[in-house]
Amino acid sequence: MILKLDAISKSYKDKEALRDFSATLKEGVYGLLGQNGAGKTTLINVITGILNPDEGKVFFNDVDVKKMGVDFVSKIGYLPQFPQFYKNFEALEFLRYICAIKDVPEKTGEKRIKELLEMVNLSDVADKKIGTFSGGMRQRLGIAQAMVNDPEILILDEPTAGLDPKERIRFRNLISKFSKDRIVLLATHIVSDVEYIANEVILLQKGILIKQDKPMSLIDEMRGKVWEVKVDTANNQEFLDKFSISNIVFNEGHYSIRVVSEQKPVEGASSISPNLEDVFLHYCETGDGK
Ligand SMILES: Nc1ncnc2c1ncn2[C@@H]1O[C@H](COP(=O)(O)OP(=O)(O)OP(=O)(O)O)[C@@H](O)[C@H]1O
Repeated sequence: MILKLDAISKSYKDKEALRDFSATLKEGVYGLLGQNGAGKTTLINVITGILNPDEGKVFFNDVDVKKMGVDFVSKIGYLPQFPQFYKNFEALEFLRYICAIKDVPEKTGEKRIKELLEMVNLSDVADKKIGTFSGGMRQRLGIAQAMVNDPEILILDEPTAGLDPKERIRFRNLISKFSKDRIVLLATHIVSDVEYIANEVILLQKGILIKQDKPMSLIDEMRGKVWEVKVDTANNQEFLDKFSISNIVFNEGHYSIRVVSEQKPVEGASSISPNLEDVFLHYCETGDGK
């Protein structure tokens, strides 16, 4: 299974959201990482056919998806960034409705709905109206509806918005299991969402593909570029402004500042092991797309 994004460009009037974006996705989990405005949602909208690109094409197994039409759409499961629900629907009713829209046979659908409600921990509230759900519960229902047709390609835009830490772990496990023999694309600006589950990370900055690689390879490239600096006060604005800071921790009377820098930032800084957060900061920190 191959999803090929070939030289995609898209602008909104004079705002360029994607420029000559190319990537090839095979079975596995892909983390699409970029800051707010980097172009993640635009890319997803192009893949799902919601938006037409100005340039470029999307191919599934070497066939132009525009030529596949509904055949391609039926292979996709999609959670938008801001999913809308009918508040008067009960969760179960809503999932049945999505099954009907997606042409899932009734028997298959009922089985799938039951499994998914279990997986997203909503079985107990299946007969409750969505209007009474918390943000996290709605998000989990959104994840379930995206998977109801057992899609070959699952695309989730900011999937963990509103989920508590326990639910995030549950979500990761669900995706890890689901991704076998499927393409899963997770768009987020939260690095920890994809750190442990992505086979590959796609870094997007201002509509341009910066990197596509395995998380470990990206982390390895950062060796020697991440430093720990201990200072008595973190109010050293000049220092904070001058360097890319990935974390500040107060510990035993001093601040430990995690700095991403090609060179040793100050005398006394010690080199430490990089992580994916550092990678993101290094490549994407100025990527607000504005
Ligand atoms: N309908 C639109 N009209 C004009 N500009 C738009 C439109 N949609 C998006 N943009 C702009 O295009 C750029 C990319 O936006 P996009 O929503 O794809 O980014 P994103 O990475 O998904 O951001 P976020 O994480 O905030 O959702 C941004 O600068 C955004 O302001």
